[in-house]
Amino acid sequence: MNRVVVGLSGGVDSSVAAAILHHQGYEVVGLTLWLMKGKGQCCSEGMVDAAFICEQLGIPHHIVDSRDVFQAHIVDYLVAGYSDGITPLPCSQCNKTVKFGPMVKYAREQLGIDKIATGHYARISYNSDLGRYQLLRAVDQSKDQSYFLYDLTQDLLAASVFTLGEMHKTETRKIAAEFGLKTADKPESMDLCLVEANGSMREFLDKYLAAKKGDIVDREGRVLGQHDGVHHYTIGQRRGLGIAAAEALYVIGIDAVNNRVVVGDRTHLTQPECTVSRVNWVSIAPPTTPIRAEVQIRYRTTPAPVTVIPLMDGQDAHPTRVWDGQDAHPTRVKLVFDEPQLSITPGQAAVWYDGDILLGGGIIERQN
Ligand SMILES: Nc1ncnc2c1ncn2[C@@H]1O[C@H](COP(=O)(O)OP(=O)(O)OP(=O)(O)O)[C@@H](O)[C@H]1O
Repeated sequence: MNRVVVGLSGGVDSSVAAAILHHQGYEVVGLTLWLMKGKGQCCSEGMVDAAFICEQLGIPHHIVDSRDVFQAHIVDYLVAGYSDGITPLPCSQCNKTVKFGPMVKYAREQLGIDKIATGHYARISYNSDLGRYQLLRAVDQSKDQSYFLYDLTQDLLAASVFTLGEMHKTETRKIAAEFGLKTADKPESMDLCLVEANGSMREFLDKYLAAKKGDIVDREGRVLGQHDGVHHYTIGQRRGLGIAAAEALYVIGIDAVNNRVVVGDRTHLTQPECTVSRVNWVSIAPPTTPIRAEVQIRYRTTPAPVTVIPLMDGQDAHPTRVWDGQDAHPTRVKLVFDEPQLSITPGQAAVWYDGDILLGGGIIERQN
């Protein structure tokens, strides 16, 4: 019988993935990574729901205490990033380093199973002409999570199954109800897990970073107000600046070295180019010449036409935080947008596609 490990968060999607595979005759083992304390998925509450699903399906349930890994690779990374004045996106790092990597390792080494399944909305297909696993958007475009999966390696994609990639969320809920799963009506997670567990990103960061007053300045360096720590700001932010001005002001830059937040009007928020580092080429081999694509510089944006220009190592050098030291020579690209893009935010992911095919992605290093 085919065996598969299903990553169970305690939510409806992974419950349904497990139920479908079980129903199809797979020998399913549930695996939950315990990532943090607090309420919500990946916390004790999620583990209990995951255990309940395994009990319902009559399958074994393994729990792996991964709180140290999560702390080191996600919490510390986020805190360091915010204190450096960037706005890190933890989810793609979490998928690769905390979830898929360790789950595949556990499945192979502890259980002798070579496939893992998750409840992600995305698709994987093998392209024999290219000799590569390709990552595609989900059929349900409104739930598509491929953006957060751009950093998965070929080895991880080869080992992974996205059971829900061809389904719409409405079908998932229907199947959950038909199977009578406890999680059938569980609400969607609306925010970052850390935000859900801590109330807000501000509350989370305030546990780690002390207030540090500094100046809010305009592009010419004129002091317009005061801030209480650069980690409370992100590019494009308009609220909470506490500055009375005739025109609306937005955060257009964060200068952590000098403890300054730079503000400007909306016209200063758009940029024609940016540099991206720690690039992972997914569905095609790394190109050596520019390619055309459509890019998302954040999760929920309309893909924008772009030219992706590969940068050789050392070219256009600029210091950047390489968060886990795994990439000795991070690959970098320059993105030249057909139309200038709004609020390009260092630390967030830029992910580029050809239609439904995710070509590659990386971390925005800086606006050019
Ligand atoms: N702590 C965890 N342990 C094991 N697998 C997990 C864990 N968290 C998430 N996953 C897997 O990753 C998938 C996507 O997780 P995500 O956090 O995006 O939640 P989601 O899309 O709301 O899914 P779900 O409804 O299953 O919680 C889950 O469906 C699950 O298979």
